Amino acid sequence: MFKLVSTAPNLLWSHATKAIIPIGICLVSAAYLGMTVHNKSFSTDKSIPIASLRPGDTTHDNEYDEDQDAFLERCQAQYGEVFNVYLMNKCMTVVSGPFIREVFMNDSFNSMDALDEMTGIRAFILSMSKSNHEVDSPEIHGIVRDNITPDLPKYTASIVAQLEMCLDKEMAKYNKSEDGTVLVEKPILVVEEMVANAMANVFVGPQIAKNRHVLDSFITAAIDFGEMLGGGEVRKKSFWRTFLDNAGHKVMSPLQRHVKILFDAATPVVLERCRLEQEANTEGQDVCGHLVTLVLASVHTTSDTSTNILYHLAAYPDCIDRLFEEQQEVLDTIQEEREQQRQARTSKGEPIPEDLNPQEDRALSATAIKRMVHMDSFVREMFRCRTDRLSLNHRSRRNAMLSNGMVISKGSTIIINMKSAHQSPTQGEDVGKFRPWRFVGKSKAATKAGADFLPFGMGKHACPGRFLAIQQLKIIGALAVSRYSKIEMQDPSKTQKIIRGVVGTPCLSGLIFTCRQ
Ligand code: HEM
Repeated sequence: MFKLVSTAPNLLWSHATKAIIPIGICLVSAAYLGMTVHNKSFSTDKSIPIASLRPGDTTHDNEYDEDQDAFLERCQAQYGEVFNVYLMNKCMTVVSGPFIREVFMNDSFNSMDALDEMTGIRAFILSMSKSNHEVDSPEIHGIVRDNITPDLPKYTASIVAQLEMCLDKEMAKYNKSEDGTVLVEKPILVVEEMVANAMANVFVGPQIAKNRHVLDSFITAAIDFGEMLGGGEVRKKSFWRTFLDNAGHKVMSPLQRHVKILFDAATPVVLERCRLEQEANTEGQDVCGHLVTLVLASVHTTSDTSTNILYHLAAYPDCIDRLFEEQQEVLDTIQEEREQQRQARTSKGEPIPEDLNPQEDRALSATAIKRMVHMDSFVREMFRCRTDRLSLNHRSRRNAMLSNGMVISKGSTIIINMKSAHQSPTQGEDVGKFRPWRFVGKSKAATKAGADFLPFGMGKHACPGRFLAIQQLKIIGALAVSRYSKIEMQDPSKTQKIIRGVVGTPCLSGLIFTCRQ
């Protein structure tokens, strides 16, 4: 069915919080009032403690935003692993440590329900598909799992070629100064172009990926989507705003424009491939709908994280040399191995097959990328340090009990304490610090999702695109260290803010690249 794929090689405050707190009850303290109103939506289990509010605060948002780590440390010390907070216009139960796994492994808790409640995302996704309106459709997950991930080694050469070609083309637009440095004020623009091209080649094949409208659609779909969902306010949208937006999305989805662009570009190709006009018209539209959903899940997340790799290379300059050395060592070894294979064939009088072409000896092959264990550790450590401290909300579809006996009642929301997962003592020493080689020599690949590594979720809904994403991140890192001997922040005062910023943080500094001689 998914022919196009299978044939192709932070945040503003919502003022609603204030609005829903009844005006005029000024005899009651704001803190007490806050908790009384919010309690209505907490899980009905009264044994779950509610985190206290600071004097003068009506929600936990201020305390959380000021210092996420300190807030969570205080709550965990006072209340243990499971406690209630009022954050982002929601009453939520924070689940930490050993109980995190129970949330991901229990079908009673659903992350899509929670995301939909906050953003109305489901109405968007359903509006893009003509035929399949199943709420829990596993179709898109299956498309990535069955059509992309198993064939990743086959796509690698074309992904590397696209990333390399776009990096050179985009960097050539900037002036090189006499000392060999290049200032790029918005590195995300370079990376977006690279990732969109690489993703388009995988998702729709080289023919359609050449279409500029399609590429622009890949880059802007996530921006359109974010803006429609309320821009930077997504996380803190009020109940009424979400309700009205959801109603609007059902009748009018701006993402239809992206479906149409893809449909127009893809139809001739689909027709040629299917030789059935009827099939192209019905299935083709749905394929494009699925594609836009995939684009939303993949391009911005991967571009943003890839850009952050460049920022991390600037923040930890010694890593560039080690990563470059590793790359040379890996390529030297592969070159030697291939030479030995050629000699063995020659000595037996056998022909040298095309895939042992000496010109490909130093290519960034899937094998070479897999062997770059320092790059893999660097990427995993960046994810470990960078995630929002509370994230991955789940909504409870029925009353569900955790192993400590606490009941998360139907309709209530859980939020995962990522700090407790990513900074637990099991992560090794200096858990609060970026230690790039933390995972070298351990069986902890960057693609390995689990209760100790949650940027891609875990369990049956864990991101199926993480294998493609990590491969692209490692290739972009490898290309950066092979082309540039130094990457510096244009504004070093922003370093900590940038590397700690979560996905979607605006660009706070340019980068200065020093080309290798
Ligand atoms: C750095 C890049 C990426 C990050 C950080 C990321 C993160 C995530 C997260 C946190 C989830 C939710 C998991 C859960 O609910 O437990 C998810 C789901 C998903 N992602 Fe990714 N993702 C990335 C790239 C991609 C790519 C490249 C693709 C496609 C090729 C993709 C496709 C999907 C799909 C289809 C789902 C829905 C899975 C389901 O509900 O069963 N993602 N991703």
